[in-house]
Amino acid sequence: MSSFLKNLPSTSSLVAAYATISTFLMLLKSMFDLMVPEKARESIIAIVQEHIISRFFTSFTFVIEEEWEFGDNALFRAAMVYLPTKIGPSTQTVLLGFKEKHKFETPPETGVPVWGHVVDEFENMKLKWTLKSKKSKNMLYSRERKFFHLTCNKNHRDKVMKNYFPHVALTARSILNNRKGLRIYTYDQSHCYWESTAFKHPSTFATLAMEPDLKKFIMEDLDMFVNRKVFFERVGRTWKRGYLLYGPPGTGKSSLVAAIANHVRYNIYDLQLGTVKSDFDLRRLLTSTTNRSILLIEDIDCSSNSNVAQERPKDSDDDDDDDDDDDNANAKVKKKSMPPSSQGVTLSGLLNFIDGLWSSCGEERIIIFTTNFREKLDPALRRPGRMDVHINMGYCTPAGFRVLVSTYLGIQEHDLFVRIEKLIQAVEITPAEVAQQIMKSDQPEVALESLVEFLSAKKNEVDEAKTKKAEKDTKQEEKLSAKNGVDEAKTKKEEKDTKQEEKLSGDQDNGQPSESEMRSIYLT
Ligand SMILES: Nc1ncnc2c1ncn2[C@@H]1O[C@H](COP(=O)(O)OP(=O)(O)OP(=O)(O)O)[C@@H](O)[C@H]1O
Repeated sequence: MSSFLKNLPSTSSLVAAYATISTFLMLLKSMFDLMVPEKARESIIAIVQEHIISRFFTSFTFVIEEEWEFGDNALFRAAMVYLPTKIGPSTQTVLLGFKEKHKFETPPETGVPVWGHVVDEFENMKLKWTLKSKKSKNMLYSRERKFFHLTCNKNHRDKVMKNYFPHVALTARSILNNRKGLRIYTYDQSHCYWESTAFKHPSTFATLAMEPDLKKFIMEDLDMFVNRKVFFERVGRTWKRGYLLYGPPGTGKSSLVAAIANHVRYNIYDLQLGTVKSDFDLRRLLTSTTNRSILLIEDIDCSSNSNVAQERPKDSDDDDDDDDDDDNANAKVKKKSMPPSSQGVTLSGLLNFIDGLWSSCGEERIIIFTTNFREKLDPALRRPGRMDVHINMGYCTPAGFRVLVSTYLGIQEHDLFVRIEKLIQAVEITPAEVAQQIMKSDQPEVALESLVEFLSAKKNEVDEAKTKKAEKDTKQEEKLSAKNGVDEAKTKKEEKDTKQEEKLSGDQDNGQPSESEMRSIYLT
C-alpha cells in the first residue's frame, strides 16, 4: 500500500497535468470554432452526439420551449398545468403559493420551480421533466424564457410522441375546463408578454340592468356560439364571435364583458391598443393568446397611439383608389418617414385579425370592442358583418331599475316604484347613477328616497332646459316673424313704387298727358 502511494504522482504534478490538458482542449476548441464554419460545426456536433455519445447513453431528451412559431407553445402550457398534479414524494423542490382568497385550512397550491424536476409514470414508462430557463437572445425581448426538458428511455421516444404528449394535453385541457377561477391578462409592453391575475368580477347576467329581451338574446347567442364547433367547421368559418358594445359611460359595457366571461368561463385578454407599437407586435401578442378566451379592446374610439378608430389619412398618390368600404385600400396608409416599429396599430392590422387570414390562428375566441361613441369609429369597423353583434347599452329603463334594486336592496316591490319608473322614463340616467344612489343605504326606504330626490332634481333640470329652449325658440320665431313683416311691407312698397314708375314712364312714352294731368289741365 505504501509503495502504491509512493508511486502516485504528486498533487502539484496532477494540477500541472490538468492545466495542460484543459489549455490544450481550450486551444483545440478555439481552433475548431475559428476554422470550421458555424453550419459545419453544428453538423459535426450533431454527428458526434448521434453516433458516439448516444452509444453511451440510453436516454432521450425532448425540449419544449415556451414559444412555438411566433406564438405560445400549447404543449408548454399544457405541461405547466399538468405537472403540478404529478408532484409526488420523488419531487425535491416545489413552488408554493396561496391565491388571494385561499382558505388557509387547506394546503397551498403547488407548481414546478425553475430547475425543479417532476417524475411521471405512464404506460410503464418513466418520464423525467425539468423546468429550465435561459435569457432570450432577441434584442427586443430580453426576458427569461422558460423551457422543459423531458427525458425518457430512448426506446420510448415514439410512444411518448404518440401516446404521452396527447395524454398531457388532454389532461391539461380537462383541468382547465374544470377550473374555478378565471384570469385576466394585460399586456406588459416593456417585456412584450401577457401578465395575468385572478379575475373575480361579480357581474353576471342576473345582476345586469338591461332589457330582458336583449339579455336573453345575448345569453342565447353565447350559448349557441360555444356549442357550435362542428357548425363552424362545416361552414368553413373560424370559430369566433365579435361583439361591439356601445353607449354612454356608466351604462354597463364593462359589466357586460365581465358577465360574458363569467357565463362562458373564458379568460379575458384586456388589450390597450395604444400600448402596441406596430401591427407586427399586434400579431405576435394576439397569436400568443389562448383558445377559449375573450379579447377585449375597450374604448376603441380613443386608443391614442393607434390609428384604429379612424384610419390615418391617405397619401395623395392613393387618391385614385376606390375608397369607401375597401379596407385594404384604406390600409395602404403610409408613414414613410417612421420605422414600422413605431407606427402604432393600423386599422387594417386589426381587421386582419378580426376576419382576415390571421383570424384563423386559434379557435373559440370572443372579440369584444367597446366604445362610447360608435359614430366615431371607422366605417370599416362599423360595417354590418364586421362585428357579429352590435349591442346598444342605453340609459336605465324601468326593467333595468328593477334588476338593480333587487340586487342592491333585495326587494321586488315598493310604493315608490311607480313614481321612480315614471321619472326614469322622463330623464336620461345611467345604471351607474342609479346604483350610486341606491347604494347610499341598506334601508330601502332611505335608498329609494335618495333616488327619487336625484331623479327629481334631474327632471327639474330637464324641464328647465326644455322651458329655456322653448322660450328661446319662441323669441327666435318672433324675431323671425317681425323681420318677415318688415320685409313684406318693404316688398309691397317696392312693388307699388315699381308699378308707379312703370305707369309714369308708360304715359311719358305715349306723349299724352295722364288722366290726372288732364284733370289738372282742365281745372287750370
Ligand atoms: N347595466 C348595468 N347593470 C348593472 N350594473 C351597472 C350597469 N351599468 C353600470 N353599472 C354599475 O356601474 C358601474 C360602472 O359601470 P361600467 O364600468 O360597467 O360602465 P361602462 O359603460 O363600461 O362605463 P365606461 O364607458 O366609463 O367604461 C359598474 O361597476 C356597475 O356597478
